[in-house]
Amino acid sequence: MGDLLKVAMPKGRIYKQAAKLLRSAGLPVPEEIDDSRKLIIPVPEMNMEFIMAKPVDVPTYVEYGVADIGIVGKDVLMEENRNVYELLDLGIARCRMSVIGLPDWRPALHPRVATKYPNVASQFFREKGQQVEVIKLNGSIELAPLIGLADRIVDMVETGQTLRENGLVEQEVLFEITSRLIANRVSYRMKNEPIQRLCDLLQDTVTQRA
Ligand SMILES: Nc1ncnc2c1ncn2[C@@H]1O[C@H](COP(=O)(O)OP(=O)(O)OP(=O)(O)O)[C@@H](O)[C@H]1O
Ligand SMILES: O=P(O)(O)OC[C@H]1O[C@H](OP(=O)(O)OP(=O)(O)O)[C@H](O)[C@@H]1O
Repeated sequence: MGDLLKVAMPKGRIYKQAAKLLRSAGLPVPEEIDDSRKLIIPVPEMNMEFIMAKPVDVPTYVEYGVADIGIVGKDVLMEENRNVYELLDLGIARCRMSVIGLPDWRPALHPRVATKYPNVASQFFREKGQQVEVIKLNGSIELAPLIGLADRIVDMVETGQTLRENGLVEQEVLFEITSRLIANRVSYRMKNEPIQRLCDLLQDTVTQRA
């Protein structure tokens, strides 16, 4: 038996798609994990241990080496800026990060932008040479322009339903987002064989799906 791989798995919307991808790559992810509240799940059939993490924390566990590899959205990777290897675009949990406002938006004298992604948003507007005050929120970001906290937001758009139901419009797409396979830098060297094997297997599956 080779090295055990500790895998930081994001709970929530990415998990379902990640489990499906691993299963279609032939890996026996047990069905009972899907509805479990257990946080550390041994998967001996795969010589892995899943660490069920809040998505935004996945790069932290991987940087510190308490997880060898992890699955995380590109949005979180860009915002958190952790020292990890990005190994593979998994092509799952596809959405985009956009600038959003009310349809009658006009440039404000002191523009304010609300977002879950203050680092990404600040860099974006800085590069455009636009001075904006960035306000960090943790959810229901679309509220901000509706109640006057900010005149625009930077947030995720998938189906567009949230925008439609709240009368908001997308002004500009910053990035297309998918989930990525990441690795701890030391683990990538010390456990290279199993990590590379998994990476190749997933790459084949992702290519076949495309
Ligand atoms: N419609 C979407 N809205 C937000 N994130 C999406 C969407 N579709 C895919 N994603 C991906 O899913 C990740 C967020 O997953 P999820 O909503 O489960 O976590 P979360 O935002 O931390 O939620 P919570 O705070 O409720 O735990 C994002 O990082 C992004 O990569
Ligand atoms: O284009 P759509 O398909 O409508 O998806 C986009 C919405 O989903 C996410 O919110 P989430 O469900 O994570 O809720 P929260 O961030 O407000 O907690 C995101 O912040 C948008 O509000």
